[in-house]
Parts: sequence; C-alpha cells; structure tokens
Amino acid sequence: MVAPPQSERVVDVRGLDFFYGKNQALFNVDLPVARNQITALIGPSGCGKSTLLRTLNKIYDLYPGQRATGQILFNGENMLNPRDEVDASQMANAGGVPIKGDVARLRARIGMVFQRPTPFPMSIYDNIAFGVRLHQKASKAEMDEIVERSLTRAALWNEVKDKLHTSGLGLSGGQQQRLCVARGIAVEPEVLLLDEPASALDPMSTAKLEATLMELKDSFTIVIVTHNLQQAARISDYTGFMLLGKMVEFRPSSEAFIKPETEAMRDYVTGRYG
Ligand SMILES: Nc1ncnc2c1ncn2[C@@H]1O[C@H](COP(=O)(O)OP(=O)(O)OP(=O)(O)O)[C@@H](O)[C@H]1O
Repeated sequence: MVAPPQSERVVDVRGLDFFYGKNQALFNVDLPVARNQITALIGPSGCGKSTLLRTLNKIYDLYPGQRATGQILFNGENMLNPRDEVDASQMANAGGVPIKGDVARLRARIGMVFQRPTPFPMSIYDNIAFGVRLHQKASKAEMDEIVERSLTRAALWNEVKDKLHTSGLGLSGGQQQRLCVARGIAVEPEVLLLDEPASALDPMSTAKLEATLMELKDSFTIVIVTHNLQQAARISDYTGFMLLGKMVEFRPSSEAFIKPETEAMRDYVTGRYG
C-alpha cells in the first residue's frame, strides 16, 4: 500500500469487517481517503466495492442485520463508535428515517450519488432546495443562490436555467445524474461518494460527468466505484483494487495501472481476470 500521508486523510478506514447477517463481505479492509483527491475503487463484480462505499456514510444502518466493525475515522473521529449507532427498532418506528442526530449530520457531510440517476419527482429547483431545507433555514434569495451555485458547479446550470420549475424527471439521463451531483453538493458535504455514476450514461454524458468531477475535487473529496478502468485511470488520484472482500492493492493511480504489483490486479487490468 502506498497511501497518502496521515495528515491529508479526511476518511481513514482501518481494519474494517462488514457482515450481511452471518455472511462476511469485507475482511480487514484499510482505505485512506485523501482530501481534495479522487479515490477510485475497482475490482471484479461482488468483491465488495459498493459495500465499502456504503459503510462510509453508514447507509447500511438502515438495514437490520448489517453491521461493521473496525474503524472509520472521519476527521480523526471513529464513526463506528457505538454512540453513533442507530437503533434498528427506533428506525422502523420513525418510518425508516434516520433519527439519531449524529447519523443525519454524517449523511450531510458525506453525500452519495447512486448508480442510476434518482431525481426526486419534483422540479429541478426543488430537487436541490429539498435537501438544503432539511439542514438549514434559507431565505428565497439565499436558496436561489444555492440552487444556482450547485447547478453551476455540477456543470448543469446553462442547460437548465430557463426551466428550473419543470420536473427533474424531464431531463436526459446524463443531466439527471448531474442534477443528483448538484443535489449532493448543495448541502456542502466534505466527501462525495459515487457508486458507478456513469454506468447508465452514454459516452458524451460520461465525459461531461468526468469533467464535472475533476472540477469538483478542488472543493470536495471524492470516492468513486467504477467498472470502467479507463475512467479510473483518467480521473482518479488513488486507486484501490479489491478482490473477494479484501483490499489487495492501494496506490497512486499514476502507478497502479502502469505497473500493478500483484498478479491479480495485473490480470484484472489486462482483462485476463476470471
Ligand atoms: N444486501 C445484501 N445481502 C447479502 N449479501 C449481500 C448484499 N449486498 C451485497 N452482498 C454480498 O456482498 C458481497 C459484496 O457485494 P458488493 O455489492 O459490495 O460488491 P461489488 O464489488 O460492489 O459488486 P458489483 O461490481 O457487481 O456492484 C457479494 O458477495 C454480495 O453477494
């Protein structure tokens, strides 16, 4: 492992084990995530990339029976500390809404964009404003500014500025995904997690999304799961290669793809895996 220096790590996963009921999906995983960098997670299907990503903002808390042990340090504080844990029965009573303040705050600081675009069935404007209202009070003028800034940073403003009050569902797939990025960054998270965000997009939309992410890393720290090795090589600063629930290699991307250390990663990047 050639990891970023400790002082640069926003998130630092150490010795993480993850269980779906009795089935263990992650084994003693380390993942150092450097500030204002893009970290890519790659590896064959089922190796645990999405599971690892989902532990970073504790989405798994929503599902009874899923648990993580080890350390996930976020700015030095262990997020797996028992006091952060949500009681599953309380969660059910609250209709599936996270009720512990700590976890809700964590989700605001570590945002997530999913594989398929998931705009809310409301206007483009409200897609952004909805999440912001949950976290802060903003006047109409302030909200207008937040909406414009978020859409601009997600490289979508010019395409939607004249139709902000039409449905977000009326946008193309690529635009919807950038809307989800805009929604994610509107609450100013420190970290943005993306789970194969381009898998449903055409090459043009993928290129736009990649350019957007490259711009965003000046302001945010990004962790992306991708099956697209060229994409990982193009946009990421660090790459983690996973296999069967373990982190097999973790290195600067500039080295990882040119000279993989392990035979497994060499086989994977040359398309010989499996
Ligand atoms: N909800 C679940 N319940 C039980 N096991 C699960 C669940 N989700 C994932 N797993 C198991 O955990 C392991 C890791 O899955 P995960 O989805 O994290 O892999 P992945 O690398 O993201 O795969 P892919 O590239 O296909 O999305 C797999 O063995 C999978 O079957």
